[in-house]
Amino acid sequence: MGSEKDPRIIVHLCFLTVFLFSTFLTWREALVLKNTYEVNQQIRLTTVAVTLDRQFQFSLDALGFYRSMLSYALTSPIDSDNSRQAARLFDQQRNNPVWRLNLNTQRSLPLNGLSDSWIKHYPVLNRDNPQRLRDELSAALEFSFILQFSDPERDFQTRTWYLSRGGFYVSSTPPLNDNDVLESYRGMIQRDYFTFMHPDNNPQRQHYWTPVYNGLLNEGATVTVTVPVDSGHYWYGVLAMDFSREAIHRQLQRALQQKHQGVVLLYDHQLNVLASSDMQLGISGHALSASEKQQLQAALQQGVRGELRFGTRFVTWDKLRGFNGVIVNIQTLHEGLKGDAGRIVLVLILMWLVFSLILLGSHYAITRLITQMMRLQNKLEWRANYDGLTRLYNRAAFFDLCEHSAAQCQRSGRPLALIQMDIDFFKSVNDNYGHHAGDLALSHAACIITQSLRKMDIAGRVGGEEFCLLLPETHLQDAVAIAERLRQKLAQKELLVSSDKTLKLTASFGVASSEEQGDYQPASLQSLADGRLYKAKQSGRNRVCWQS
Ligand SMILES: Nc1nc2c(ncn2[C@@H]2O[C@H](COP(=O)(O)OP(=O)(O)OP(=O)(O)O)[C@@H](O)[C@H]2O)c(=O)[nH]1
Repeated sequence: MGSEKDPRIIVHLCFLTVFLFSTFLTWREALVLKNTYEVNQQIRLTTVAVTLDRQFQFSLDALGFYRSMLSYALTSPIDSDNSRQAARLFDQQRNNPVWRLNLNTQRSLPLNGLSDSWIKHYPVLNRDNPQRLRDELSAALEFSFILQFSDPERDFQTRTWYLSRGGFYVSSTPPLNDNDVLESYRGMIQRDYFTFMHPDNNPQRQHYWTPVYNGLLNEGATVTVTVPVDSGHYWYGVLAMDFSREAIHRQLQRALQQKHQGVVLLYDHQLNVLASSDMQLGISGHALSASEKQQLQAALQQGVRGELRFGTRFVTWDKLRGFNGVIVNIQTLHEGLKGDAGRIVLVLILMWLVFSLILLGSHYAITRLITQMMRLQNKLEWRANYDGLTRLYNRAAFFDLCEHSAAQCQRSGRPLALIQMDIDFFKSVNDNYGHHAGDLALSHAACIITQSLRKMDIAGRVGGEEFCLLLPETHLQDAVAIAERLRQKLAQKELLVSSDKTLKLTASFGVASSEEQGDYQPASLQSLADGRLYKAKQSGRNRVCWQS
């Protein structure tokens, strides 16, 4: 009859705790793996970046060497037969629209130039100082002598060239014809890699990397690095190196010897693709969208390497030092999961799923078992307290509850009444209509009692055909009136005991109250009421008796 806590709540809590704990552990483990994966990705990319960087650095070192060599030759010109011959040849040809200067005595590359009248159209070009021009021609020929040793098969750079403001240039890949000379020179002096080298634009005399552009004479995607050549505070021209996309791509593939996941791309500083491990994807530009590039650009301002997340794609990036660009690795979730860390995460999630399913199954089985046990317990409890036939309290439960209620009335000084009721000639009901009819009669009487009760009243079956009602806060006369109403209700109603038989029941009542003797004991009141019931029986039954 007590209201204990549902034991299933504890079970739910225990299972929830285990589930949350296992989820937390799995999540922690996955987090550690994720961090390991990210660090590994970064390390791998840095390795590629360092390899590629080294190649660019070799070229930049060579460029630095050529620049020093040219500056030195310009500062300390050699007055040799060769230089005199070069000056003579130049003077002979300088008015030709296109000229080429090549000394037979020297295994050098040709100087390719344009006429005096042509260069007059470009204020940045200058042939005004004859001595300076002679010294520069001599230095350029010396440079060309060294330049002829460059090997396009072996070198990373595809071409090295010197572009003079004196209206000529020399290149490791000499022009094929006069038109080439004109087109190349005119194109080169208009490019930013040349104009930026003007002391006004580049007072620090730094080197400059172009973004990817389409090389002159349909040479395809190229990047160029240039340095100014100065001597005696005079800007002579620029020294440059071209790198073709194919050459950079080859180097990237070499650097990627290690098995890599995802796409690795080399971007210039404007985030144009220079090379890609997947040329199809990389060059078509689908690797990163415009907004993703914006995010990458913002990240590049913050540091030299890092990582980004674009939806389900994980991106690591590393700025190159020898080249003004960034190397990027883009990995999809699918590719990530195919890696070592990804596979472990999958196994981990699978284990967590299996564990959770087992947990769910166990939870279901245990709660089911507890529910069944609770049902059984409730049944037993009910049986221990109630009468199965009338569904009223049995004798023991009735008196237990009465004790409690009587004590309350006594404490509050309110009256307590008790009605003892016994069905008249019940034996004859059994005898005449059978036990089943007797049972029906008992249920019928119990039903009438239940309908007449207030919430605080207690009714019980205390004997075979005997009922007892405890009425708290009720005066004797009120209890008598209640008993009278019960008597009349029972006597009026006909009970159908079989398809063709009905019977009318009557009952006798004995009523007692605490007001009479100031005794609140339910047993005493019942004994008093029982005596009055006996009196009612004696005096003809079907009546209520409240006096001894
Ligand atoms: N059908 C049925 N009969 C019961 C049950 N419990 C007790 N009885 C019967 O009730 C009858 C009680 O009879 P008695 O005590 O002689 O009294 P009575 O016939 O009602 O006569 P008065 O009380 O003097 O009016 C007995 O025959 C019991 O067998 C029950 O649960 N079901």
